[in-house]
Amino acid sequence: MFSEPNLNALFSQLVDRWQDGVVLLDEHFAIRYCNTTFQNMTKDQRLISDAERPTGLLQEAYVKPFAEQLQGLAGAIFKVDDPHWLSDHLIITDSQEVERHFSLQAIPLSLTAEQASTDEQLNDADEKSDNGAKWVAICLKNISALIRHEVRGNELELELEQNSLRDEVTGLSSRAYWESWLSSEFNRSKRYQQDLSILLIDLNTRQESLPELPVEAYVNVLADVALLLQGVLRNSDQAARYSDKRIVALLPHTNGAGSEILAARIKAKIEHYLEENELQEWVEFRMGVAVYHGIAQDDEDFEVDRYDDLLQLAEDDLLSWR
Ligand SMILES: Nc1nc2c(ncn2[C@@H]2O[C@H](COP(=O)(O)OP(=O)(O)OP(=O)(O)O)[C@@H](O)[C@H]2O)c(=O)[nH]1
Repeated sequence: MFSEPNLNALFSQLVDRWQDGVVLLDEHFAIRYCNTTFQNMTKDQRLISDAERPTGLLQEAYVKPFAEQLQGLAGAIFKVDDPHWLSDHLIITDSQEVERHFSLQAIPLSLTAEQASTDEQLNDADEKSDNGAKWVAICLKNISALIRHEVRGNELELELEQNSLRDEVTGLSSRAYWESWLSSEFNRSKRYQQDLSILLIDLNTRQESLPELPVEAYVNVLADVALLLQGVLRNSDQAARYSDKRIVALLPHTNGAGSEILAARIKAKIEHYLEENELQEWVEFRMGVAVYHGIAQDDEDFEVDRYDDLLQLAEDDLLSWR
């Protein structure tokens, strides 16, 4: 069967971003794979281990609203001959009455006999008999942080802040959206004891420069640096507008040595850009790096318990930048 890292890599290619949860369904809506993200959506809401994930039919394994919405989405994909991916918004209320919001993306997968025979991930006779069959991969992203609750009159309205997903100036993700990635990457890093780095870029206008850099010019600097950064980063890295004058990048599976190499490359590019455009007098550039090992290896690691501790480390590191 598929292994989780392989499947997550596949889906991150397909939907171009890391996801919190993954379910793979065949055309009978039987679960062919799911990761453990949905343990509290199983019918008995018990904690499950990696060894005993939900299996069988979707409707039998999961609570009704969750199963129905996934089945509706997968069914829509199976119905058409040449399906593209589909997306949906799912709201689940758990046993503690807490509402959680997910963005769903369903992607058709068809495994050809050729692919399957060269694919080491498919290794048992049952899977081989399914060669050529259509399956659907459903990826879920927890977007609860992006949902704003608004009371209008007596009605409780939920508004998905579409615009808050992306920053208009840089075209990068917004900080709120990025933090939902960081949160899930941090948990993954903790669970599997994998390295995770953060790189913070600060582009401040120099106070002493006269006249000051016009706002429009500064906005262009931010946009140019964002573009430049995206040209350097791997697809699996995620960059975002962190604040007015800061851009941040999340580097999964990247250790201290790797993040230093990358930081040096980005530094050279930004400095070259500022020099080429004669901007050094107006723009002061600094960088901060923070690394999490998933398991405490040094004193600094003991300070990191939550993902915002890691952000704090990156901010502290900015101060020591020369
Ligand atoms: N996350 C991340 N790490 C990088 C990137 N570029 C370099 N690194 C780190 O720096 C190390 C050395 O990078 P390279 O000299 O490009 O060698 P590489 O191992 O072929 O790097 P990749 O092709 O990006 O895997 C990598 O193993 C990473 O740890 C990047 O864009 N993103």
